[in-house]
Amino acid sequence: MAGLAGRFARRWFSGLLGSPLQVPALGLHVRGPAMLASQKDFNNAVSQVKLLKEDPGNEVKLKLYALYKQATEGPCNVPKPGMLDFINKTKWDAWNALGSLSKEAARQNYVDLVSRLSASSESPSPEAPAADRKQPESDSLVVTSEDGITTIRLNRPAKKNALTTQMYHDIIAALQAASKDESAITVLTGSGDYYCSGNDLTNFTHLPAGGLEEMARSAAALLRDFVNCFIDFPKPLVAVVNGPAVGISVTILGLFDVVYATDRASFHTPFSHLGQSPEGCSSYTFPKIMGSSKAAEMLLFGKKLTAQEACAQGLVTEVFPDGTFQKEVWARLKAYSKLPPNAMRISKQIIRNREKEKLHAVNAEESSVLRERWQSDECMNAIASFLSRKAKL
Ligand SMILES: CCCCC/C=C/C(=O)SCCNC(=O)CCNC(=O)[C@H](O)C(C)(C)COP(=O)(O)OP(=O)(O)OC[C@H]1O[C@@H](n2cnc3c(N)ncnc32)[C@H](O)[C@@H]1OP(=O)(O)O
Repeated sequence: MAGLAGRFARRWFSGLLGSPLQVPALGLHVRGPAMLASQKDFNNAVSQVKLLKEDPGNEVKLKLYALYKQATEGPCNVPKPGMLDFINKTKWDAWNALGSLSKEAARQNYVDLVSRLSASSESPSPEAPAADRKQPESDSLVVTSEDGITTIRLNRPAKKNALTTQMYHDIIAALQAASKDESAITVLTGSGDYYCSGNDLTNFTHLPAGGLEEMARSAAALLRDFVNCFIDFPKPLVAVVNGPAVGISVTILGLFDVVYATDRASFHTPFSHLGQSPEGCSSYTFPKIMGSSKAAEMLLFGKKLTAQEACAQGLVTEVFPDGTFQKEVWARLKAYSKLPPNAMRISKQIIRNREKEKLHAVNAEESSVLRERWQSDECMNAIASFLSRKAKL
């Protein structure tokens, strides 16, 4: 019976990667923000699925099927198959679960999912031990693994740990490696007196040959990839906020499982001051965490929160006196890292999985809006002011 069921399931799920996903050109009408995946990106992703070296598993194939249907036909509006039609009912359920997700967001999510699958099927070893870990390209990021904890440390204290383009790439690589290594917990922290002063504003001064438009396009793509890694990170992710935090280092905290902060920390998202708009899924996570009016005060008016305020509003898990911060936090993390790792992973999945599709859609939209913002006069003027030392937060 099990053999029959297995064959049945295999036949059906191989069908998922069959005809509907292999339609090469669908002649869809492309609408929505320019940043979302184009029809061409989508068609490429559809072709790429066929080239995957590893079977992604039935759950993922079902997700691909649902996103494909949503992207090409829109929300599910066909009658629900009968109870005994197991195969079509499961497919229908997966499609229907996407609700009113737009065709454009579904197309983007499909492209993102295929790109993650392609990347992971190309990675050399599923369980890369710490010693084999590819070290970051620059000293601005230090990655270590000890006592069941992988620590990713921002290490540019003279620049308040501002994030360069290379650091975004290195953090993505470090998270990908940490998701497969033997550690139970992953930590992000900073060196020196700051946790992180956000995006390095000089990133905007390195204009590529394609000019401002190309710079904004590639920054938006990098931002989306960066935030996707946090959305998908499978193990407990802890922020050890050792000092003030600004911009993107604050917004992504909504994607962490636990946030410990020194009482010297502050949390500042000055997007309007910079002519920019929220990222890191904060337009969704912050209102959920702290309520819409507190979130608006931070994200629209740039209100800076103290560590105690951030804790009262649910963004921070616990605040520690600066004098004992490191000792207390690391002792606690070492104890947590001894807990059964699979149980922690599975519990995280239960807590986070039902939100993932939504978070990917929010990330795509925020990146798309920022792509436009970065080309605006408001943003250019704010950055020019900072660089000419006229403005500081
Ligand atoms: C591709 C993905 C994009 C994602 C989108 C992300 C958006 C964001 O993160 S928005 C937030 C951007 N961050 C800022 O606007 C902060 C700018 N920095 C400041 O306002 C201040 O530096 C400070 C309040 C963070 C610290 O002030 P202070 O304690 O007085 O220290 P200094 O200003 O003297 O800083 C020392 C040194 O570091 C440089 N620096 C600090 N932060 C940044 C930064 N974000 N970008 C570039 N450079 C930064 C600062 O210029 C000083 O450099 P030197 O003068 O060469 O010593």
